[in-house]
Amino acid sequence: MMAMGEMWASLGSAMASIMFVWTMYQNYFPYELRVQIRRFGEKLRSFVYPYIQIIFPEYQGDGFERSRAFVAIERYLDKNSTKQAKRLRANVIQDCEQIVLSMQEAEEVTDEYERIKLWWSSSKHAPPTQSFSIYPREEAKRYFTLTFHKKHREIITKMYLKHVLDQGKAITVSQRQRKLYTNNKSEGWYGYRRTMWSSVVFEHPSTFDTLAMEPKKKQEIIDDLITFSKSKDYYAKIGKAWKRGYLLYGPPGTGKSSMIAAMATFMKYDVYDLELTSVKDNTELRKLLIDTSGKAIIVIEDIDCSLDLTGQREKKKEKNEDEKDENDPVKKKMKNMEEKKSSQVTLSGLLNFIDGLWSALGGEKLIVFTTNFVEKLDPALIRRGRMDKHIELSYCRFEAFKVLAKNYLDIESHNLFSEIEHMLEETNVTPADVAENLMPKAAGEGADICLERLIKAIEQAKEDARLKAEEEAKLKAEEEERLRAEKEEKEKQKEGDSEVKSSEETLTKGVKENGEEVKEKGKVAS
Ligand SMILES: Nc1ncnc2c1ncn2[C@@H]1O[C@H](COP(=O)(O)OP(=O)(O)OP(=O)(O)O)[C@@H](O)[C@H]1O
Ligand SMILES: [Mg+2]
Repeated sequence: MMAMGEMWASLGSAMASIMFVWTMYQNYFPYELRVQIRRFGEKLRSFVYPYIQIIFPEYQGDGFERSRAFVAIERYLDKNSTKQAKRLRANVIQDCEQIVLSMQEAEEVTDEYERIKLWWSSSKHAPPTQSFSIYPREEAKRYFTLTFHKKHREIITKMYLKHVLDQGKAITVSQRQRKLYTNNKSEGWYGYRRTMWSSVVFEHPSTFDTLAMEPKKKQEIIDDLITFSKSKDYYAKIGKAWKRGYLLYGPPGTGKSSMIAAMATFMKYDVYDLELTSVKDNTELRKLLIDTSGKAIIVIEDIDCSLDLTGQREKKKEKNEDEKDENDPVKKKMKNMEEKKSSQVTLSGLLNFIDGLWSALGGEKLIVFTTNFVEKLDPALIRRGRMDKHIELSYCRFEAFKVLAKNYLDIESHNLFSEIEHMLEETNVTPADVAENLMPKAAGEGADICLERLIKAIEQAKEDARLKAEEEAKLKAEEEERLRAEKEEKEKQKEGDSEVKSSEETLTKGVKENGEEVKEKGKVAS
C-alpha cells in the first residue's frame, strides 16, 4: 500500500518537473535553437513514422469563401463516413434544403484506392480564447486531414485527389436542387438584401420524354447537349468559351418553353430567365451575366419583343422634339418616368452579352433565345457562333402526335390513328392544341372519346384555316383593287396636270409673242 503511495508521489513530482522544464524551455530557450530542435524532431518522426499528411482547410484565401475542395471532400466522404464514423454531424445545405451527414471532429474513416489504404480525419482548429474583445469571436476552423504512406505519394497526389474531387463534385451536382432565377429591377440591387436575381426551386415536369417532336430531331438535340457537356477540354483546345447558343423558333404553343425546361432537367442546370425589359442598360446586362453560375441556361424568351431596336432608333429622332418640353416641369417628370421604364439595352450590348469577353466567365452555359418570328431578328444576333443551333418547333405532325398520345392516353396505336395522321399532314395544329384535346376532361373518358374530340378539333381548325385564307384572299384582292384605283387616279391626275400645264404654256407663249409684236410695232411707229 505504501509502495503504491510512494509511486504516485514520485510520479507527481516527475510530472511537475517536466512541466517546469517545458515552461522554462518555451520561455527562455533561444528561438533559433528551438526551431532547430523541432526540425530534428520532425526528421526523427518521419524516419520512424513513414506517413504523409495533407490538410484541407474549410476556408481558403481571404477566409470568406468556403473551399470547393473541402465541400467536395465532405460530399465524397459522406458515403464512407455514414457507414464507419460513430459520431456524425448533420449539415443542412443552404441551397438544397437537404441534410448531408459528415463526420464529427476527431473521427476517422478509411478509404481504399487501387488497393492503397488511406485515412481521412476531421479536426477543428479552435481560435485562441479571448477574454474580452470588441470584435466578434472567431469561429473554429474545420479541416480534413488525409494520411497515407509516403511510398504512394505520386499516385495519391496525382490520381486519388482528382478522383475524390471529381466524385465529390458529381455528388454535389446530383443532389443539388436546381433553381429558377429571374432578374430584379436594378433599384433592388443595393442595400441590405442585395440581389440581382431572385430564385425559386425549379420544378418543371417537362422532359425530353414528354416533349412531342420528331424522334430523330429530338435525338439530335439530346446528342448535341451530351457532346457539349463533355467538351470542356475540347472547347479549351480550340480556344472557345465553354458555352453554346440555341435559337428556338416557331409559332406559339409549339413547345419552345417546354423544351427549355426539358433541357434544364436533362442537363441538371439552373435556369436564369432574363427579362430584358427590366434591364436598364448594357452595363446592367453585363453585371447580371457575371452574377450567373456555371451549369446554367440563360433564357431570353420572345427576343423579338424584348428588344425593340427599331423603336429605340425612332426614340432618338423624337429627342429633338422633346427638348422643347424641358421647361415644362410636368412634362419633364413624365419624360423621366418614361425613360426609367424603357430599357436602353442595345443590340451591340446584347451581342456582347452573348459572346463578349465577359461571357466566358463561369463556363458551361447554354444561352437560349426563343421567338415566334425568326425573320424579324437581326442576322448578327443569330449568326452561327452566337446562336450555334437553330431549332424549329413546328406544328404537330403524326410522329409528334404519337408521343402525345402515349403520354396523355397511354396508347401506341388505335384505329383512328391513320385518319388523324392524314388530317395532321394537311392541317396546321399546334402540339398545345392537340395536347389540350387529348387530355381527358371527365372521369371515365377513354381514348376513343379523346381521339374523336381531337378529330373534331382538327376539322374545325381546317375549316377556320379555310375561312381565314378566304378572308385573307378577299382582303388582298380588295387591297390590290384599292391600290390599282389609286394608281389610276394618280395617272389621271397626272395627265390632267400635264394638259393644264401645256395649255398654260401655249397661253403664256401667245401672250409673250403678242407683247413682242406690240413692242416691235411701237418701235416702228416711233
Ligand atoms: N412539343 C410539345 N410537346 C409536348 N407538349 C407541348 C408541346 N408543345 C406545346 N405543348 C403543350 O402546350 C403548352 C404550351 O407550350 P409552350 O409554353 O412550351 O409553348 P411555346 O412554344 O413556348 O409558346 P409561346 O411561343 O407562346 O411561348 C405546354 O404546357 C405543353 O403542355
Ligand atoms: Mg413560351
